[in-house]
Amino acid sequence: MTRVKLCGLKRLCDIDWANEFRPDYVGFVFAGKKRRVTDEQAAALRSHLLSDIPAVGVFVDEPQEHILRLLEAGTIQVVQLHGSEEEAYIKALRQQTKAPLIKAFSLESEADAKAANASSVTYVLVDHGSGGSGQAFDWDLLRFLERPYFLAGGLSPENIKQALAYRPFAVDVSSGIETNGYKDYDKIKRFMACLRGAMVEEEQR
Ligand SMILES: O=C(O)c1ccccc1NCC(=O)[C@H](O)[C@H](O)COP(=O)(O)O
Repeated sequence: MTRVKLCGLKRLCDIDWANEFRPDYVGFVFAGKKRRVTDEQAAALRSHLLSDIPAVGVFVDEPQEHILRLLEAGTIQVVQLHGSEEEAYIKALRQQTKAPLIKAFSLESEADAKAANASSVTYVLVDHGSGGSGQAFDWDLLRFLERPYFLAGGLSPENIKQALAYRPFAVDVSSGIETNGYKDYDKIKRFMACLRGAMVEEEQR
């Protein structure tokens, strides 16, 4: 069964909606401007979130001490590296935590897929160039991936069925469930309904 991550949650009502629709992961973004949360905001969101939904911290070239502090505090349970973190960075982080590590790769060529295949992280996430842009990439490149992956970038109720046909480990959505920069209850509801409907169809194939 394909997992789902709702990313970029930043208000308590976003967490209420996550608790209602029960995704497999939620994402708190500690980067950029649009969706960035402070450590204090993220801690408050985590304490409002159902205990069995892991919170993924999304970081861009972040000092590791900060990531480790958030893990130790229980604010996040999974780490998503969305910058230009190299293998040495990943290995150093791995030595300090057993938390699952996700590394985002911008998939623009077969060479990018090869780099993703070689990464030592727990999961790779494949996305359009910059995170949270709402843009999809050429999914034909997914055929070069040889490991479970999170599929991100421009997912929406309209294309989620087509996305599932590629059998990703998980799908990751942010922009497609927003209106004017904020998460939208009706869009989350529709996305989850389309996803779960398409999953049933996919399993029956
Ligand atoms: O969401 C951000 O603002 C962000 C900033 C910097 C790095 C990553 C960021 N987001 C990552 C995600 O939200 C997801 O992993 C994914 O890229 C969702 O993309 P989309 O559905 O296209 O918004």
